[in-house]
Amino acid sequence: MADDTLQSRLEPLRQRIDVLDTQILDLLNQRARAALEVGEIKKAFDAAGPILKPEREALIIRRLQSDNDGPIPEEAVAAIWRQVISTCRGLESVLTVAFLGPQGSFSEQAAYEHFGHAITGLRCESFDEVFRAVEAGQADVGMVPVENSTEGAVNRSLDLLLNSSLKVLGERTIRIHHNLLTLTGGLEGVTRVLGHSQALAQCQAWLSRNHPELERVPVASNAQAARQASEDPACAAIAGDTAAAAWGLSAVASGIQDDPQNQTRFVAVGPHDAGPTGRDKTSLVLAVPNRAGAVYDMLAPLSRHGVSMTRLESRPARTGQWEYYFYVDLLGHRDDGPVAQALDELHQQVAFFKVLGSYPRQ
Ligand SMILES: O=C(O)C(=O)C[C@]1(C(=O)O)C=C[C@@H](O)C=C1
Repeated sequence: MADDTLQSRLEPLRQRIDVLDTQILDLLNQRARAALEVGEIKKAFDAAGPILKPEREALIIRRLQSDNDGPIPEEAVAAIWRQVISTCRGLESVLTVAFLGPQGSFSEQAAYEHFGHAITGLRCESFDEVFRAVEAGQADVGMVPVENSTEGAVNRSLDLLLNSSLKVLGERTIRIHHNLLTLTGGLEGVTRVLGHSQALAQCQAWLSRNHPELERVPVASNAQAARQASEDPACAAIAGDTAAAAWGLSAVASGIQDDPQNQTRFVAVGPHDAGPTGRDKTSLVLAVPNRAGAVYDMLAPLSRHGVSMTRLESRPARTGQWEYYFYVDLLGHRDDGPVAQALDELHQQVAFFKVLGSYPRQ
């Protein structure tokens, strides 16, 4: 086909895209105005109540994904609407999200993926500080890792969940891709490698095989490791792509995690959990008396009511008696009939019972 024929076909298509974009913008502004009105009504109803409604956000995205005829992929529908909702929510009131680490941490990535870009990030130096910031009202919600596919539970987060009044209101799993980073992209003069202890553990086989000479130094976060490596040429850092970009580091090697499928699951915590959506999870902590068959008995109400368990984790109760807390994730909302009945029975038979929250499944 001649060039000018191609050109003549392009022009009307681009004009059509321009018209559609104008319509989309107009519709987005109509949506934003409606959200602002919803915000006013919510504030009139309960001035101190939350603007964030995790169940409503999840339902909007799921409905659009199921109505979607393509060619836009489902994942992209979710990503686009997360930003649209985030923008509308931000007009109502900007959500402050606390998370661990200087710029470029995986927690930051999880926070933005979950709540969209129209948030204010509150950077914290520890998971304890994340919880404290939300409890004190300095942040609306916090984002903390709870489990990694290679390393298992993030124990400090589990302990904080046990002792805090905050509720789990959402979950977000992200791929964890670690790089070995330095200022120069080489290892000349580098004697130490810094990283969060979980990251060092997730890359230990690779480090032992390729760079056993580097002293491994755990620091508070990977993003902090990246910051230190950007200041000290004797240090390398283990961190992700966002941290590399944020601190101007180059990769000596990429994808150095021992498990290429390495993933971390984060939870969002806040003063309120989420309402039911029909596709939810509930997280709880239980303790049972230290006797034979107690764990088996503990789980019996779940199977009696047909409730599926997706996770069971134990943590020592630190009584010196070989007693444990059990962290259980199950499918369903605490207000769903079968879950409510199972929880009622569980509550009556265990020594300790705490619902951490119900929230939409990712
Ligand atoms: O429906 C609401 O409560 C809104 O505030 C609107 C909206 C949205 O943009 O759709 C925004 C924030 C909430 O978390 C849920 C939904």
